[in-house]
Amino acid sequence: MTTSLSRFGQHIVLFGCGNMASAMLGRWLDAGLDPAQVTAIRPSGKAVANGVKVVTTSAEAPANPDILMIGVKPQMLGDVAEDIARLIGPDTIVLSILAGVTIDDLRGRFPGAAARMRVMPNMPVRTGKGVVGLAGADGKDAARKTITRLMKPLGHVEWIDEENQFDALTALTGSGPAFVYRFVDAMRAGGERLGFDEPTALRLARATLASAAAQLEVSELTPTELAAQVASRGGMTQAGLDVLDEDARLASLMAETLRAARARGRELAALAREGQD
Ligand SMILES: NC(=O)C1=CN([C@@H]2O[C@H](COP(=O)(O)OP(=O)(O)OC[C@H]3O[C@@H](n4cnc5c(N)ncnc54)[C@H](OP(=O)(O)O)[C@@H]3O)[C@@H](O)[C@H]2O)C=CC1
Ligand SMILES: O=C(O)[C@@H]1CCC=N1
Repeated sequence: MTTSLSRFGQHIVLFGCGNMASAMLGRWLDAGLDPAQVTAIRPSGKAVANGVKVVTTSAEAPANPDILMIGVKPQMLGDVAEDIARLIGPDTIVLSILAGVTIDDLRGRFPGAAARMRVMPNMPVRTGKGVVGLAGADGKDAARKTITRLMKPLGHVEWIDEENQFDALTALTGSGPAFVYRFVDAMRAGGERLGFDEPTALRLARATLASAAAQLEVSELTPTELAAQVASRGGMTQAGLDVLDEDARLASLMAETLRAARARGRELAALAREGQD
């Protein structure tokens, strides 16, 4: 499937265009999407990208777009759902990037749409090497194909058949970059304790993460096997791994971290439902 969007030919309304939707849009434009095909609705009226029309209210946005992507916070959904519903026509595919909010919630709020899908991007999509999880499509193959094509330039795209795994996916891939950044920060702090100044420790920690990520991307080995290649028998790395692995403490910490993030998804869905009849 091509990753060029120069002939995409669908009109897109972004209902809410903050950090996440802007990152997706930035990459779509890099992939050739015509900015004249996009309208962003954001109350602040802040520009989003060259050539993309920004309006501050939904009344100024074109109705019945091919695609309407909701990019507000989940807690806001109840406040804006009526405005969104007014824009939706029978041909509109509704995409939601909202953490937690289910396809049933979307169906209840937007019964008039052609199809509804959950989309879970992560912030690195801006580089074209992000991760996007998808679920839904209401059994519409054409809609599924269109949205897969739109998401492809963002990075690794994965359809999740069991929607009940979507909050788990969100924890792993949507929130995941923040957990990795914390890990890098911890390496930076550890480096400082070993005597590096802060900028040097940060530079080395970042470069190490980037180098490991690059190898993970191309290698067929598992992370366990890659770690074993680094750790010479009786060497320095093994001494460090023994600390991380003792009582599986890093694995336990990560499992607990992901469980907490996933649990918050259900709470956000409940908050998004408030105010709904
Ligand atoms: N941040 C991330 O890494 C990820 C976030 N998400 C999801 O993306 C969504 C947005 O998160 P994020 O981009 O971080 O948040 P931001 O706060 O950056 O963006 C929220 C957007 O909603 C807009 N908004 C607020 N009120 C209204 C309104 N009444 N009408 C229209 N637009 C409105 C804001 O407008 P204005 O710009 O004018 O303030 C802003 O553009 C969330 O639902 C989150 O779950 C999903 C995956 C990853
Ligand atoms: O923190 C959040 O709720 C969103 C979902 C995944 C990343 N950011």
